[in-house]
Amino acid sequence: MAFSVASTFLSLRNPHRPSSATSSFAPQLARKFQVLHLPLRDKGVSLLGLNRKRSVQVKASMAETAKSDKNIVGVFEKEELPVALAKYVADLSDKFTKERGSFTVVLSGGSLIKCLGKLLEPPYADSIEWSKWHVFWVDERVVPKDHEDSNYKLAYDGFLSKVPILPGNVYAINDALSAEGAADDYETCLRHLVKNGVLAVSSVSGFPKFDLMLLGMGPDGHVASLFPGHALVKENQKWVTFIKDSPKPPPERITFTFPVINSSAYIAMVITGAGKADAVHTALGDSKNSEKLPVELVSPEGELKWFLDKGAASKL
Ligand SMILES: O=C(O)[C@H](O)[C@@H](O)[C@H](O)[C@H](O)COP(=O)(O)O
Repeated sequence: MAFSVASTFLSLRNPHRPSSATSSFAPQLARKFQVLHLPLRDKGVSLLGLNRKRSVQVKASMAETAKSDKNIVGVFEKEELPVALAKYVADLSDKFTKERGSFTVVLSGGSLIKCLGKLLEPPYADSIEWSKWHVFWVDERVVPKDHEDSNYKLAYDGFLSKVPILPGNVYAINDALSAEGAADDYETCLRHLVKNGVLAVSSVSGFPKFDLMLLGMGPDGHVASLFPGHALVKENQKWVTFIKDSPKPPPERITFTFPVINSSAYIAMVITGAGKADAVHTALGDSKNSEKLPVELVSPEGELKWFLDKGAASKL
């Protein structure tokens, strides 16, 4: 295989006790939207003490868009979001390792990695079946893996090096290749994993179906390396593509395409900071914009949940 597998062995860090997992959300937001609790047991939703009648309506069809289902798990204090996210990820890890014997998880860059920090602590550090995890990136900067801009390095230093995920199950890009070559190579890797049965395929779209994608969003509404107004947003054939003129540096990146993103079984949009408030408002508010932001095109076959902090939700 040409694709590159991160060759590191991973050990458990000395964990601290988790803080209590109470989520808080702005009351006005609670009234306006369905603020949802973790929905893994029945794939419907349970509501955090709000309007129960409306909660039935929120048992939304799997294909509903973010705008119409507004599946906001909570609007959290900064330190509380990682607690809720850890539970969400751990429950899904449990579900998929039991059901399929593996758990395919897609990471992005940015602050997401820090938000995963609670998974490094009890009870998760010891209870998660890390050896069943297969880790991918929704996008990656085309830089060496030890470069400060590398999403792999960010995840490795902050998360992957601290849990016993098998090195062969960590799918970094081949950083010896050009952007185009690395994208082709990554797609080849995914096709190989589909053949092996590690990676599922959507019976609806024919594209690979990851168990969980953990997505961040930029202040401009970009997700992965799919930027507003860029032609790549419309790519509908390739699984993985490349960009050489990213408006956010570094310019060369590879990225999953929307058909892959939207074939996911579960997507968690993890968005923090007041700088995202406008884009969050566009995506989840009542305004109607003519050209959709990339974040508004996230509409998975499966379940989409929003984890927001107070800053990100401040314009809702
Ligand atoms: O490759 C990138 O440029 C980043 O990975 C980017 O896509 C990031 O995921 C979002 O900008 C959210 O980042 P923050 O959560 O740090 O704001």
